Amino acid sequence: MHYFQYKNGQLHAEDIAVADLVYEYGTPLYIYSATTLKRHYKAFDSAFEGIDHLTCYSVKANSNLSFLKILAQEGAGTDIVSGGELFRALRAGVDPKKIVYSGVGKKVVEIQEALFADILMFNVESVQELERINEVAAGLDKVARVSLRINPDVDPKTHPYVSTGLKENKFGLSRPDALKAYALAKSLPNVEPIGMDCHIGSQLTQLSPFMEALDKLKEFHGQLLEMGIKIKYMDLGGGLGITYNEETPPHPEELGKALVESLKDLDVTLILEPGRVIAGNTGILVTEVQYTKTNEDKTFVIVDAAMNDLVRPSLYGSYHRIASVREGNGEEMTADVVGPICESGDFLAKNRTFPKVGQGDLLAAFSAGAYGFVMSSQYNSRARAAEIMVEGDKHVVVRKREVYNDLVALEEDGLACIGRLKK
Ligand SMILES: Cc1ncc(COP(=O)(O)O)c(C=O)c1O
Ligand SMILES: N[C@@H](CCCC[NH3+])C(=O)O
Repeated sequence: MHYFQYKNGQLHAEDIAVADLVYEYGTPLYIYSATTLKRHYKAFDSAFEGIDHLTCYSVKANSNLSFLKILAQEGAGTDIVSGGELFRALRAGVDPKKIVYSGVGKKVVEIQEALFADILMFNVESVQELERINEVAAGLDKVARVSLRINPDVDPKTHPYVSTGLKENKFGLSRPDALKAYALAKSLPNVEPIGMDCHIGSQLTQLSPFMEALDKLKEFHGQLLEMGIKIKYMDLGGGLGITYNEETPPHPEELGKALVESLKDLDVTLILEPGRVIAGNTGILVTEVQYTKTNEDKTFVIVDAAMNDLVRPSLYGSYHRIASVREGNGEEMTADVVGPICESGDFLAKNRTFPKVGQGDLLAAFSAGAYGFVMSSQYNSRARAAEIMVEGDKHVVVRKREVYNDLVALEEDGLACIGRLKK
């Protein structure tokens, strides 16, 4: 079931015509469907009903407060990777006891903030990080709950930039190093090892890498038991892919069934950190055609959304379905859809065939709910897009469009004078 559909020849977001939202709020415009978000969360979470589990939505996929608030109300926890994401999760009402904190570069202040919030646990990615967390916790007279992130050296068969569980990736600890780190954790007074963690990559379209990683974690779990370490949480990370084009990733139900079956004899709580599979298809990016032109035999559709708004095509060569907001009359065109930024890498689609459009027409890039707005920038001094959340025939602006003032606000003090550093 899709909540972005054509009705009477017009693309709708749930019950609202996309063109009507654009009339009110302009372009480029991110539009999200709240109904889709709730449905995706429930479909994912219920797939693991057969086992004690906690779904920790990965905030990085889409950190809009409205997303986090909806998911918190549905009972979700969150996977965070920065102090900023912790701040957002708490602001949106996420229960700190359902927050796990991943990432290779946690700073002292970020660790302090997470300890003050009393989050469920830190997913620790190095020995130095473990030592730092112990020290910071001691300074605050607290004991930090930790899990060590294991790099299982499993090929997730995805884009190399989003593969995280191969030994050449910066993430986690090799299994031999992780064993030593658990022994160290056990001896440190201000950390308590309560879990084990891994995350092998993103946009996984096959079940086998998940199962391979889980088998390695289970074996490792046995080794920990032999060392007298009994952990309560097994965090398998996120990574389940979605269909952008012709991919056929496993349905959450299929993943759930396989994981529940594999873990049924282990006394652990399973943690999952899904991002894309929940957020990806909740959103579209709508853009207006500014110009069309043909150079020699190549046609360009120049739109007002650019790589600063949706960087995935430029960064990974990713595919996003492009469609006209007004249903076509059968006439088609083949073109590159490009933005106004001064780089040839600034494109939303290459050599794509879609209903013929001209100046002033609207196009939508689909599957833009995850890693869309969150990866946007102000490159070329472009003010960032607004974000709208739709539910049925109602909507709300969940992030206002930036104006030029927003582009300079943080710099204006610097216009005053230059001075010496205060020692
Ligand atoms: C540690 C961690 N957990 C969860 C995720 C979420 O991944 P995805 O959006 O592919 O589900 C990521 C991103 O790959 C991650 O790095
Ligand atoms: N940003 C990536 C996903 C990265 C996942 C984070 N570890 C994407 O757009 O596909």
